[in-house]
Amino acid sequence: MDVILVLNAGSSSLKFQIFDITPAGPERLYKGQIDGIGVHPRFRVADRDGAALLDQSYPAAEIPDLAAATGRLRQWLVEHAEGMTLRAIGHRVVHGGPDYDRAVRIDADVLKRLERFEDLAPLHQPNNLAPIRMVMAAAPDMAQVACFDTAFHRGHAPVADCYAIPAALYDEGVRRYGFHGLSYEYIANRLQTVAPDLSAGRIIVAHLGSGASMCAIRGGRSVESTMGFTALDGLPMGTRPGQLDPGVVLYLIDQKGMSAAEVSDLLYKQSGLKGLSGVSNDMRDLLVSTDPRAAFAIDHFVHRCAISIGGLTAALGGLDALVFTAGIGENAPQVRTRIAERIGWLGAELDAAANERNEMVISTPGSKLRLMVIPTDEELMIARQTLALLD
Ligand SMILES: Nc1ncnc2c1ncn2[C@@H]1O[C@H](COP(=O)(O)OP(=O)(O)O)[C@@H](O)[C@H]1O
Ligand SMILES: CC(=O)OP(=O)(O)O
Ligand SMILES: [Mg+2]
Repeated sequence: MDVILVLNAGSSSLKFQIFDITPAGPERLYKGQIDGIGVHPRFRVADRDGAALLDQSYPAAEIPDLAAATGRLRQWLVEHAEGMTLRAIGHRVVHGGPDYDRAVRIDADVLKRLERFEDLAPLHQPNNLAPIRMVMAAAPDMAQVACFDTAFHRGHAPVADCYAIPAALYDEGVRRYGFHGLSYEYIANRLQTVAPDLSAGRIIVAHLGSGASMCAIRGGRSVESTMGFTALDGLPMGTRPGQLDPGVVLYLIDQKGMSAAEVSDLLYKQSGLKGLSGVSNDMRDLLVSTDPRAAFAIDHFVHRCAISIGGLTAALGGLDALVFTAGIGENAPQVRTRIAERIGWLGAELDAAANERNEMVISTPGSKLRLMVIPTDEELMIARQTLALLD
């Protein structure tokens, strides 16, 4: 059987899927993830029907980082490769820079270009590129495709794409790229099937996971994102602060004498829910914690989400639907309730029972704003883009 392997390294998880290549497109055979990396790692794999093949938890020290997770996954793949002929590997690559507005077949030159963005996405890009390099060395003829978080946003208008800093910096690539684009493109496509009446509508998709952002979509295209040059901007995240006055960075350097590496560590690994709560970067831990700092971190997260929805609504000139997705968005009704309460002024009316059950539509029939939950599938998006580039 000819298959495509898809790898998606996020900031707290390594996800993968294996797809059968059929005339109708990629069809899922296996879906799995190692999540809670470094906190409470759990390795799960399900077959095409969703039946669990593996569900194992590990002590944090056993899978402390993405590299360790990649090693575990590799071992599982080697043990389960029988009967499958690997035709291609599709990789999530978080940063495509200004060059790529779509997926690309990887060769040595492409890899070199993508390495230039490692410093701009230190939680992701090195983990995205490491398996590419590994496969290139072991099987140089294997087709590998890079699918970008940034590509879906490349059509932003120049006014949305720039910072108000000297224009020469824009020309050298200092732009508001936006991320989570594979997720947003999947949701935009999915909406055509499950809510065709919204296809021309004004939609905010809230991708709330370990990394979190929101995207304003009009007519199926991204027009704004809360993320920018790097995946630090916008909403507070597991370990990243989200929007931050750059004066804070200057203060850390000038007044506290911190080096660039120390500031980077603070912004990428010690901030966000983790930094604010001192409890955990994982929303699940905060929701069950009795520590008031955990509750405060959630309050802040909800507050910033509400403000971003206001800003993106202005960018869209109104709002027809808000779609929740990713780890928190799909699984935390409490957080959705809190956000929905904050946007009552936009006409949002939550159906509490539907919300509790994680149903697809979680607003009341009379709600002016439609509230939805749609599980994302970045790996399917990657598989489609990969298949499209095979001979
Ligand atoms: N049942 C749940 N309730 C609340 N939060 C959850 C739940 N399941 C997952 N999450 C949150 O989702 C996050 C992971 O989201 P995910 O989209 O998989 O992240 P990433 O791809 O960035 O690694 C976890 O850190 C956790 O905070
Ligand atoms: C870009 C980003 O933050 O991705 P993730 O949410 O998977 O960490
Ligand atoms: Mg993710």
